[in-house]
Amino acid sequence: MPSFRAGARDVSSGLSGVLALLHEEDRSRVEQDVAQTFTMEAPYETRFRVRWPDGSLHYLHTRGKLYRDHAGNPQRLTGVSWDVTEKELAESRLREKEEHLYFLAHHDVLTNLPNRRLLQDRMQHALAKARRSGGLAALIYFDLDRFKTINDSLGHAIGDRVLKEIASRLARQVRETDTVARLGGDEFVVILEQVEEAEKVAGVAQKLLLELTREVLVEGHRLYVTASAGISLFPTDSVDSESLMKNAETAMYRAKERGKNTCQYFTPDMNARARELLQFESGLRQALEQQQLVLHYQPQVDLMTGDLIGVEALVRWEHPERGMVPPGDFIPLAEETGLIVPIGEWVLRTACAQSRAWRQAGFSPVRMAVNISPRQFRQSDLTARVDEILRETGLEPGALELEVTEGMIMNDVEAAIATMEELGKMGVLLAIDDFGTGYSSLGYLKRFPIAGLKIDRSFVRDIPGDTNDAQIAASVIALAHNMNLRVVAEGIETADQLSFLRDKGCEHGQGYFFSPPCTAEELAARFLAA
Ligand SMILES: Nc1nc2c(ncn2[C@@H]2O[C@@H]3COP(=O)(O)O[C@H]4[C@@H](O)[C@H](n5cnc6c(=O)[nH]c(N)nc65)O[C@@H]4COP(=O)(O)O[C@H]3[C@H]2O)c(=O)[nH]1
Repeated sequence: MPSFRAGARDVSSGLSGVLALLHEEDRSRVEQDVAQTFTMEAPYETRFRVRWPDGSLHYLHTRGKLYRDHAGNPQRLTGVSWDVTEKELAESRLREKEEHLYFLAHHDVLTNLPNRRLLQDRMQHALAKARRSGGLAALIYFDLDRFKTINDSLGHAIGDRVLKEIASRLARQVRETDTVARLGGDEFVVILEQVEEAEKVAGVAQKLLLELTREVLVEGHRLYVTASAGISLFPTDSVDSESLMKNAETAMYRAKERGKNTCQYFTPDMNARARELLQFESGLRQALEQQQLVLHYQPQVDLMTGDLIGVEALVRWEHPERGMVPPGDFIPLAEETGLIVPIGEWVLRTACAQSRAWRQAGFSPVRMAVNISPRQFRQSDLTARVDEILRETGLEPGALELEVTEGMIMNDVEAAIATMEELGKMGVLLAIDDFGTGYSSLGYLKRFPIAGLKIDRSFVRDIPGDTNDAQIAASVIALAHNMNLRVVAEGIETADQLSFLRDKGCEHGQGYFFSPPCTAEELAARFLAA
């Protein structure tokens, strides 16, 4: 561990020894840091690179202090340096992995364009900006016409080359502030920010359509591609990103019906969905009172032994006319309207009571996982409510695992950590759901008092065939293990997926391969051991 201590007179020579080895890029910063010690009373602390005489590069962390005599003249500058090379390299490897993982998770591998996930984020930003400025924003949804013919007749490799060309043509034609994303397949979306007049959007769409129709030359084939485009406008057609996308897609289908290679604005009569939604909302209010909500439970198993280690509670709505409504169809609406708070509380109480009932019936205890929604997570009395429900139902806190998503945490990291710490102190377990889809910095992950991560179903679906997803799943497992977190893979449907995950050391999983979510009675009969 190199160190230097120097008297006032040989300060310059002691320092110059170190300075002689300093990496050029760090020199002026270090000199400034040291010089500041002479002008300010505070000790200095700095980190820099040096090249040892044997040519190796090292990182030093130095802390130093200036001593003055009674008259205030500098007397001694002492400093101690630590070699922090290992730590620095480990941190930079982690940062690189983090950036690589982020890129993979937010871009389409074929075209390098933002994928659906990043598109959603960009849309939120564009809408927030338009909201603040009172301006317009537009979404153009493109779908290539008869693209399947190219794929089927010339093969996927050529199809891919065409998609890449289309992607770069679209990206070249829009402003830097606009976004071009690939939704997958032959669908692309363009977000136009700072739109001056609604009428001008069709002009942009036409220009893009024209650009796409230019001949594409691939391996000697002269190909002609056309597309259909649907336009929806913020705030004219809708104020939320999800319905803007739906509207643009609806308009795109109308453009296809009208004969392809054309664009179409969304109009309200295109769907009667709005009216339907209102009815749905009042129905959902009644659902709680009239006990139309039920919980299904999906087994979580140990991938090595096949043993049941937990269950995830998933809510369903037994609608009097529509039959069983999946949560994806009503949870977003419940979240928007605030109904999620009483619904979430009902779910938690019912799941805890069920878990306790199984124990009382003599079944071996298994962990109960319950989803917490963003709005629930932000409730200031969440911990108190959880505590009350645990007391009421008599379930021990360590038997309950709350699943939160990355997005919920990253919204306000400090507040989220405080809430998670309170829950952790009570003994409740926490897991991050849908991991990989959000923006968790892996650095932050260390600060979260969590027990495990769940790899999102979207990364499991195409493994082991999709190398991109396989790489993401493997990296998430390795990183989680580095941080002593256990991993649950979601959506395992095939033996190939299972063996890939098992090979990578993933300890737990759930999915149709083991069982779909089932009723409490079915679960007890099929999985619980007395
Ligand atoms: N394709 C496929 N799907 C599989 C497989 N295995 C499980 N699934 C489905 O994946 C979803 C897993 O739940 P999630 O990621 O927490 O995603 C949940 C969760 O975000 C939300 N949700 C469900 N119940 C609740 C709840 O009580 N409260 C809150 N806040 N959200 C809930 O709704 C989402 C969807 O729930 P479900 O429709 O029940 O869908 C469930 C489950 O049925 C598989 O092998 N293949």
